[in-house]
Amino acid sequence: MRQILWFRRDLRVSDSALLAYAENEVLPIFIFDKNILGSLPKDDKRVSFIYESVLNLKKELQSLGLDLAIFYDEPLNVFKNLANDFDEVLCSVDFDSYAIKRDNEVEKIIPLKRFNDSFILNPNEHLKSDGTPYKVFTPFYKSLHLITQASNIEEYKRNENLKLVKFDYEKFVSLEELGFQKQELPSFLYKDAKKLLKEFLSKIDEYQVNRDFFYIDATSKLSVHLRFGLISAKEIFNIVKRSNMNDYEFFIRELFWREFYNYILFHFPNSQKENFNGIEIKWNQNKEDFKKWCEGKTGVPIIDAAMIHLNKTGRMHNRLRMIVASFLTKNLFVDWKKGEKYFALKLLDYEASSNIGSWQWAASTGADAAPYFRVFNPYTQSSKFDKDGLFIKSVIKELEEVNPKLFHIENALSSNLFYNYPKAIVDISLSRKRAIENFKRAKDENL
Ligand SMILES: Cc1cc2nc3c(=O)[nH]c(=O)nc-3n(C[C@H](O)[C@H](O)[C@H](O)COP(=O)(O)OP(=O)(O)OC[C@H]3O[C@@H](n4cnc5c(N)ncnc54)[C@H](O)[C@@H]3O)c2cc1C
Repeated sequence: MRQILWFRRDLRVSDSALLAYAENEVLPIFIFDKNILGSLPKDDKRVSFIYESVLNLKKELQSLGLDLAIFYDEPLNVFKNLANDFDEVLCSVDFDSYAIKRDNEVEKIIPLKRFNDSFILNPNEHLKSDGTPYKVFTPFYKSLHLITQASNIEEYKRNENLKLVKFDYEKFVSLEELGFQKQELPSFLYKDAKKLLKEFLSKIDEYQVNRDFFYIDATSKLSVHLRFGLISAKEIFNIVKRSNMNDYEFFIRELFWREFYNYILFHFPNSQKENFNGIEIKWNQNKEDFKKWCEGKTGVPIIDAAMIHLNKTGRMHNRLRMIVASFLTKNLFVDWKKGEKYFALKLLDYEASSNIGSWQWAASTGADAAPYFRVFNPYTQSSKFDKDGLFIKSVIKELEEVNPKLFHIENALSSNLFYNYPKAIVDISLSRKRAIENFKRAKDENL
């Protein structure tokens, strides 16, 4: 049996389905997919991160007596060339719409075995007693208590008897040859995922209390590592459970929000393009409003700081994501799909299922979404979670000397002659009212 082990978003050797199910002679490969890379800007930070991670994976495989062949091509071309010499391809299942289409086409060339390796749950399972999928998080989570309350979830064990197929493993493609410039990444991304988790464990007891304060480093920062499979969700679960910390329940629950959104997208693939709850909304089509939101020029300090920070670093704290998403969909009344697309372009941890699910949540159109009358007031949010303006000042240097109280009062900065800050592009109270009326009408029409 000669198998190709196609690493994609599972760039690790521990808890690896591919290394567990491989049987005998193997060719481990990674493909820099021309179809995906072609549409990304040259300075995409994620490509720098993936590139480094692939080189690390190669080293890890070499230390096990294996190796990694790296291709820069369209997957179909790669498999057309390899198909005659191999029996099958093993890979981890990917629920992205592009990935589903790509894998179906590859399957016409060579048998493809997919394993559930990127998520804890197989979304095909865990249905309600009537056989339909859950749509609300809490009952879904409760139904999983045998898993969530377990002290360990079994990990994949590596087959240690694999033989490496002879191949040109030395062929090297540089980041520049892929068409990208090396980007500086946030320092935590250079850390090993397990080290990052170890650091987080020392503060997991305060996670529930501190996780909303975006100037505190209180969360795990594991989403990017999880996205590209440098650590599996199962491994995180097991390490957390093995730790001697008391207060991990809330964190485990968050890990299962990732599972929930993957489950929702799997069962309701149309939610990628349509409002999950079926309501029809006549969104504001004003391009200028959306542009100002993207650029961080709305005149609302917390929104501007969050968006400028995203544009510069590819990162945004969860609470800030909720605030800017509420502002875009409720106050500016712009379609969540535009925000979702923009985040997809910018976020280092972009994950289609979590991003789509969370945007639909914020826009009150999704599964288990925020009620439509819940509209975050960005000024209240910044006074609550960034009282001293530490985050805002760290991003917008021109505001360093400003009395932080001014950040939390509508238009206080623009009406102050000392500061050259734009007036807010929207009135918070009026826009809130408009959103609630429009959502109510859309809901009534859908009844
Ligand atoms: C509008 C919006 C868009 C989002 N887009 C993404 C996205 O593209 N990719 C992404 O991974 N997360 C997304 N999230 C969820 C969340 O913001 C990030 O997972 C979190 O900020 C990552 O930081 P962390 O790893 O320190 O999280 P922690 O707080 O340490 O949580 C641990 C892990 O649990 C998972 N998790 C936590 N909260 C959520 C959540 N609300 N939904 C789904 N999973 C969660 C993540 O995998 C995270 O790494 C989005 C949230 C919002 C409101």
